[in-house]
Amino acid sequence: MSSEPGGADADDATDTAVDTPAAAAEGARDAAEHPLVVEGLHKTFGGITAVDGASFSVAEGSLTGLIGPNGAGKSTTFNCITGVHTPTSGRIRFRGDDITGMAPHAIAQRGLVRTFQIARELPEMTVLENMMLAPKGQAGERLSYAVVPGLRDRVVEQEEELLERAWQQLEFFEIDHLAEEYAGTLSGGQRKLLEMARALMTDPEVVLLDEPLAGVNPTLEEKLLDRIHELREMGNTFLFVEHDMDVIMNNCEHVIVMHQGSVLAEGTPEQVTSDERVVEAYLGGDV
Ligand SMILES: Nc1ncnc2c1ncn2[C@@H]1O[C@H](COP(=O)(O)OP(=O)(O)OP(=O)(O)O)[C@@H](O)[C@H]1O
Repeated sequence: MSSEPGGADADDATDTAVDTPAAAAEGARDAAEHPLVVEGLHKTFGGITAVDGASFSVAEGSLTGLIGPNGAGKSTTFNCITGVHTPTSGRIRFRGDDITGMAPHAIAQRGLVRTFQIARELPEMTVLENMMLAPKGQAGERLSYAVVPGLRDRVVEQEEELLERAWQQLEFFEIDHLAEEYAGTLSGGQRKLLEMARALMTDPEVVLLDEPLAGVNPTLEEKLLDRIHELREMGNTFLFVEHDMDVIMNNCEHVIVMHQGSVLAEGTPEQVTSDERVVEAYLGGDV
């Protein structure tokens, strides 16, 4: 699927309008309980409507599944949330702030990230180098050593902190022994672990996972799911697209079902899989 080259600048996003102190208090409570809220999201590509009024929210500390038949609009929704696409209309709120149309890096800096597949050129770099590429906004990227006293020390300090964090993440995902290997030589499952480890370099609050288990063998799948549950216990929130219904049933407490660009049903895994509309949407398939 092709992507637009990034959303609008952060400054272009509209501020959340709050009419009364009571509304502000309500909004703050909602934002605390549901860090991510999608309201009436639409996205069209020429004559094609990919997302058609999708609305849902993701509860704090949850592992929420986003499912739906092929072409339901899941990836486009992810791309709108993370700023890869600018929505045609609708609102996306993160922690109560309107982030609609913000650039991907601005959204990531706020603590909302998605895992990215290792791009074509990155297999030529080592696992550790891939990890070090992830964080943005370091001192050395914006300023010159010559004009700012002490900047070199600050940059060195930041690099050391990043390196330490990179090793911590590699150890957490049990791929530290692969640090010096080229990313291109990793197995599909190891690559998925690296993608997760890399996404977590920026210490995000909410992580969007797009089929994190695709092509992963059962042993690594278990390891990856264990890590996701551990991170969740430490306070992270996850929204994940997954085609494997067993994974959804066994791991998510809340499931959102998309169909033809909007939300068809949501609830516990048991509720959605026994919903006739959901079964019909999958054409009587194996939900
Ligand atoms: N860049 C694009 N240009 C044109 N049409 C697009 C684009 N991206 C998505 N679409 C169309 O929008 C619809 C929704 O696609 P999307 O990839 O979001 O669905 P999905 O639920 O993620 O599907 P899958 O499970 O197969 O990955 C599809 O009809 C798709 O062909």
